[in-house]
Amino acid sequence: MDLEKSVNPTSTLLNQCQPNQYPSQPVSTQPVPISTSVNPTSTHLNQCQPNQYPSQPVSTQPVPFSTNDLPISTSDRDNQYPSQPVTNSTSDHLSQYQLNQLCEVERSVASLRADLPPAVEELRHAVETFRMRLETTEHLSWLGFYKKGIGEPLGNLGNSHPYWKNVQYRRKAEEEVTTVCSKFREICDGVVGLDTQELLRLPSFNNWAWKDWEILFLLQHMYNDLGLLSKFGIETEVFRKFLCRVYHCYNQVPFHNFMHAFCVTQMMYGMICKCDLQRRLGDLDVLILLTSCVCHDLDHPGFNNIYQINARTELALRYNDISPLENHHCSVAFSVLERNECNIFKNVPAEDYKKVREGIIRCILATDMARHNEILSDFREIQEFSFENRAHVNVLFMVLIKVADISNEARPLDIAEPWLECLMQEFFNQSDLEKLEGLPVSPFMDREKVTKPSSQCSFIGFVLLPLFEALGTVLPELDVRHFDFLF
Ligand SMILES: Nc1nc2c(ncn2[C@@H]2O[C@H](COP(=O)(O)O)[C@@H](O)[C@H]2O)c(=O)[nH]1
Ligand SMILES: [Zn+2]
Repeated sequence: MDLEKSVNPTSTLLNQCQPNQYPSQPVSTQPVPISTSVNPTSTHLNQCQPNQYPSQPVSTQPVPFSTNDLPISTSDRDNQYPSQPVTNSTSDHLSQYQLNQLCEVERSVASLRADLPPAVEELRHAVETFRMRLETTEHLSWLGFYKKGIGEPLGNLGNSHPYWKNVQYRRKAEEEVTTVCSKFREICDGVVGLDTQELLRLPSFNNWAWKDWEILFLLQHMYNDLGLLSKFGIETEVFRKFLCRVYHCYNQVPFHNFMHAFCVTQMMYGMICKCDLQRRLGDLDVLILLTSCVCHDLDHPGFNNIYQINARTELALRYNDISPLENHHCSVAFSVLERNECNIFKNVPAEDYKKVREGIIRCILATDMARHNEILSDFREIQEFSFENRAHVNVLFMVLIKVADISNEARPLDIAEPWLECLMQEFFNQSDLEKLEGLPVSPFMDREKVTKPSSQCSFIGFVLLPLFEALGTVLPELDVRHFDFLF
């Protein structure tokens, strides 16, 4: 991220933090760097499709495999974003007589509209604005109106509950998972190309250029590259089944999807490599960190904890309003690992497994942003950090996964910007539903109130930078002032 770009410390947008989301006070008094991508007049906040990636990935990267091992045809790539269907022009369908009539009607409508009383004009404008906001049927489907039968619901609450209690968020269709996993199977014995191996260690890695089965392959590479499969007796087949199951358990939501989990893991992998964490922490800790990232948002429904609690969802009831989502992600992770065929830890000695489980739970639970201040303060309170001190390392783990989790803005703009679109889309989906249900609406999610600049000024200034700076004191290799290595 270019952290030195346009700074506007007098911005009035900086104080929009919400309780439970971002800290209410700036943790740092430094000037607030803002990415130059922010454009107050931007009208494209809503363009991200709910279950797809942005439509213009910039694929400038080399292909991932050595040339002997190119399983993906160019046509596959080209077909990902089909172009618009070509329709015939209106005049092909209408006779000249019909066209004349249509023009006549248009003219009379235009003249009628010119005479509209102001109140009616105002009403018309309101209707038009509302129509625009409704966007697409795809979007409407988010509000719980889409057809049933796409995957299993989270829990069976019965018909007596209002419809929103039964909202089935978008689980992946079985066929899609099968297709992606079999394509992964076709390439998984290959080797990741050297250029890609290098890129994979950098925050400038462009996730948008890769398909899901390639992403699975890249995840496999990271574990292999760190020697985790051989060091912990993880059978290749078990590992692949684990990855496919994880893929299956991420939902088709705009932001908290499988690609997000990959990006978080990739950022963690980059930090592990850059800071030589494998030597400083050990293999087991690296296994914990990487696996926590892979699993940290499993089965995320696309509606945050505030929603879960206010809507009294099954998750909130199950976890007594205490980090319901993070508890759920963690629980799903260990349910996946409970399946013998997916249990990548089955050859890990019991004593180490205990550490793995504790470590993963600690890391995943730390991603609840409501705990941001608590974790940051704990980290700052450490006087002289020591890798020998387990209490210190435990806090470091939480900070590391948090940094990886919120690090989109530390990536180049063409990668970060689409992520912001996705996040905003998820926020808007939630606030729309909250309005429908008569629940409190978080202003930072409200399409009527939030803008990209307001959101990012607060987030980068109050949340991201203070966290990155704190981590930089213990791992100077990551200090933002030395970020030139990144790009
Ligand atoms: N306004 C922004 N909020 C962001 C951004 N990146 C992350 N976030 C918020 O943090 C949490 C991260 O936790 P997760 O485990 O849920 O992924 C996320 O939900 C957002 O609320 C950002 O760039 N801008
Ligand atoms: Zn996350």
